[in-house]
Amino acid sequence: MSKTEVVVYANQDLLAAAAAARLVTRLVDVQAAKGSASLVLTGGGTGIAVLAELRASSARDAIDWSRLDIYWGDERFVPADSDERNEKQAREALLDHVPLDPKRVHAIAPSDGEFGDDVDAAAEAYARVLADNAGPEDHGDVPSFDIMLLGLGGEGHTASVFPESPAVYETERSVVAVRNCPKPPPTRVSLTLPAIRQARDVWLMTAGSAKADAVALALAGAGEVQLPVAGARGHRRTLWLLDRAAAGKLTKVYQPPTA
Ligand SMILES: O=C1O[C@H](COP(=O)(O)O)[C@@H](O)[C@H](O)[C@H]1O
Repeated sequence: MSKTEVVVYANQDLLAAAAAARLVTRLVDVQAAKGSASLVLTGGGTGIAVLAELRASSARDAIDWSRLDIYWGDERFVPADSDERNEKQAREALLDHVPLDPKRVHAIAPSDGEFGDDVDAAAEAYARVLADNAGPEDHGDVPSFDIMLLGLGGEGHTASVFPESPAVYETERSVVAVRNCPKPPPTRVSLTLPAIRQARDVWLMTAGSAKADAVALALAGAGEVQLPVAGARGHRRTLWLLDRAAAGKLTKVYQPPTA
């Protein structure tokens, strides 16, 4: 039975530092148990702040970086050197500063990569990457990621699955091309909700009052077509890591004392 838990921090800086500390602990535990671990990254302000905190942490070297697989939950379909690219931001914040095995960093193709501007081909190629890395124990074409980090938008998107968009109705494919996103850039590649739900642990991390309605609605059981983040859960655990402002419309959750 999957568990849902909510942890509220006093502000975004504490949230990012605490999430980075949790990542060290969980990845070390998974590597001790299984030999290697997999981590799915998110873009967005909080997701990248967590990676920067991990880079700054002296505990980061407890992770065996050479035995960690890195994936992305979504990517903006822009040139490789665009500052909007989630991969570029993640590399600058953390990945370029730790001894990862480059063969275990599974990036989504950029719009000037091997598939050119064919976003459908880029999505299909990433679905093949996932399938190639899924094992017999994974029950399908998606690895059972150990930890999937996700952010969310105030209108309820997660990864690049937007409310009422074709992606939110996808039940067969693990990865889709996304066009006409309400949030720029308009063209993206995203894991679908069924692929997200293959993760053992999903960590939904967000900060700021602009996210408070979406957080409260998702935790109240809103439908995933109108609010895709409501459909993001791990099959072992779903952990919401929030700052006080993002948790502002929740009742009955522990709120940290004011500093
Ligand atoms: O565009 C994106 O936005 C969301 C949330 O970003 P935030 O800055 O509002 O926290 C993110 O989860 C997603 O990966 C990204 O592509």
